[in-house]
Amino acid sequence: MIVFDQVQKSYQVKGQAIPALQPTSMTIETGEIFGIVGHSGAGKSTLVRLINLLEPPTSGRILIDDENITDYSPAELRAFRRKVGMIFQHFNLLSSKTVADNIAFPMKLAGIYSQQEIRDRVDELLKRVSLADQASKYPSQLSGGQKQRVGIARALACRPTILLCDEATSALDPQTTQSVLRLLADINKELGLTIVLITHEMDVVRRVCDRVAVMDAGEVVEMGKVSDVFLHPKHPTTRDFVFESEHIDHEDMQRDLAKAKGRILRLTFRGESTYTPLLGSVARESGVDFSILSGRIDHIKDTPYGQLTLSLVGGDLDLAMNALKAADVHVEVLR
Ligand SMILES: Nc1ncnc2c1ncn2[C@@H]1O[C@H](COP(=O)(O)OP(=O)(O)OP(=O)(O)O)[C@@H](O)[C@H]1O
Repeated sequence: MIVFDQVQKSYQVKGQAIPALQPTSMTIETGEIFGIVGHSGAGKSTLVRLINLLEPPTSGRILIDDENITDYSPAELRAFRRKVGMIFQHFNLLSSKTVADNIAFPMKLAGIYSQQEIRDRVDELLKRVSLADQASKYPSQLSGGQKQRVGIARALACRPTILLCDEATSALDPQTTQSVLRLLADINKELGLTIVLITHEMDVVRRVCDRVAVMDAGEVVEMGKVSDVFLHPKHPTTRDFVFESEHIDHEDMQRDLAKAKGRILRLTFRGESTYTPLLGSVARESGVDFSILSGRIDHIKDTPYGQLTLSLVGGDLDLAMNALKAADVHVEVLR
């Protein structure tokens, strides 16, 4: 478990304090995939670099598994950092070393593993990231997705309990992003590893994260389960991220809604209710006529969800709304 207790960070530049993280308290649970989403300069990298103390906090405490890492001696800090793996947007591989040597590098650096242990671990990791046939290639001979797989294998070499991912898929095309995210999700499940994933794309959060913190100007402005934050965003920054990921133009949407007749509702279906044929029976029972203004069915991690924006005319609206709520549909009145 990672606990931030009133952690604040300012950088000193030419004698001036540049605030990067406002006092922040939060908990990242062991074994979860925790997303941190925010625009450029929001403070995401700062927050993640505090977790492995690449940056010391200006004030506040950081506890990992109940130990205050801000109190660690240099030797304790070195041992702790082996337990925290990191992957980067531009992979940061050593171009003069082969794939196998890149993966072996942190183990050699640690100086506590035998040659045999290193060889066995590298073989195991090469298989885990599906690169067993690329061991003697150099980074320049690999695709972006393959490079990131090497980055992941290298980050796992010393068997960390925490994996930090700094925009790990931002340089990859959508299909490669999907396969790297799937690999991270599998590793999380198999190894019970805690993953903290920084991104500026809500879609990445939707695909793999359990919980998310949304950052804006050095502040966590919204935090919660991805299903809650994604389907019912409260803060304007969160809403912008969700609209962007759904390719919704807010002004176009408002114009379309203005043209629609009657009441406008947004219905959110989660899990099994996504597939329940509900609207027809509610329309028949309540006498309300529906017209669909927009709709989407997708997944949040492994759970299906659907969102429909409807205009409703005539009939017994209260009866219709109650029937929808009774079927576990979240009903939001937009107008
Ligand atoms: N080493 C540093 N020295 C001075 N200021 C810094 C340093 N690192 C970051 N900052 C400042 O702190 C603020 C937060 O930066 P940070 O890199 O954490 O944001 P970010 O959300 O990760 O942005 P990006 O997505 O562009 O990396 C910014 O105003 C940035 O200019």
